[in-house]
Amino acid sequence: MTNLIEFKNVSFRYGKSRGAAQQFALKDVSFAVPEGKIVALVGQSGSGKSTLVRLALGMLHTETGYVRAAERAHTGLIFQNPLQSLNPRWSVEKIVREGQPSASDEEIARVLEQVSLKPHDVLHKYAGDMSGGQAQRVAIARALISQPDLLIADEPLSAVDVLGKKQIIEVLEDIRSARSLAMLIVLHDLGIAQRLADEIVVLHEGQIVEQGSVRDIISHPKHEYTKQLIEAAKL
Ligand SMILES: Nc1ncnc2c1ncn2[C@@H]1O[C@H](COP(=O)(O)OP(=O)(O)OP(=O)(O)O)[C@@H](O)[C@H]1O
Repeated sequence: MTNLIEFKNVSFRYGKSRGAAQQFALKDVSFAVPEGKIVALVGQSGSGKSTLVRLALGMLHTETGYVRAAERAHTGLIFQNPLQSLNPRWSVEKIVREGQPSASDEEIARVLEQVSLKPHDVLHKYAGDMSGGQAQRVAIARALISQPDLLIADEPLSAVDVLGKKQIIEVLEDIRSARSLAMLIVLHDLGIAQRLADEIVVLHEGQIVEQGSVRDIISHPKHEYTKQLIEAAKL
C-alpha cells in the first residue's frame, strides 16, 4: 500500500537558529498515512501536534529525519478555526470555488451537499454570517472540491459548538465511508478518534508513545498516558 505521507525519525526544535536551543518539540517521530486510511494524531496541548502538521505542510523543516509526501499526493487542508481561515466577506460560492477555480456550478452544489449544506440556502451567504460549525463545513467543502487524496485537518472540531461538532463528525464519517480519501486528523479527544480513525498515533511531549489500530489501542493501551486519555474520554 502506498504511503501518502511518511514521517521518518523526525526531530524538530524551535528557536535553534537563535542560539540557545529550546527543547525538542518533536523527537524521533516515525509514522505514515497509507492510501485510503484515516490516521488520528492524539495528544494534549503542547505535545507537538501542530508542529507535526506544519512539517507535513512544508512550513517548517526537520532538523533530523525526513517528511516525504508521495509524488502524486494532492493535499487538502482544514484548519482549526474556520472564522479565521475563511474570508468573512466572501460568499460560500466564492470560497468553495477558490478550492478549484474550474469547478462547475453542479460540482459546487454536489460538494456542499456532501457536507450537509443546502446549496440554495448557503451559496450566497457570507462566511462571516455563519456559525462556526457551518463555516467549518464550508472549509471542508473547499478542501474536497479539488478531489484530494490526502486531507490534513488540524483540530477541525476545536472552534465549534457541540451541535456543530456533531454535524462535522457526521460529515467526516461520510467521507470515511466513501474510502476514497486518506486523512491525517489532529484531535484532542480519543473518543472522537475512535469514531473516525483507522489508526491512532499518541503523541506525548514530542514523542510517539503508542501507535496502532484503533481497536488495539482502545482495548489494550500500553502506555500510562494513553490510559489517561482513555479515562479522560470516558471510553
Ligand atoms: N512558534 C513557536 N516557537 C517556540 N516554541 C513553540 C512554537 N510553537 C510551538 N512551540 C512549542 O513546541 C511544543 C509543541 O507545540 P505544538 O503547538 O506543536 O503542540 P500541540 O500539541 O499542537 O498543542 P495544542 O494542542 O495546544 O495546539 C510546545 O512545547 C510549544 O510550546
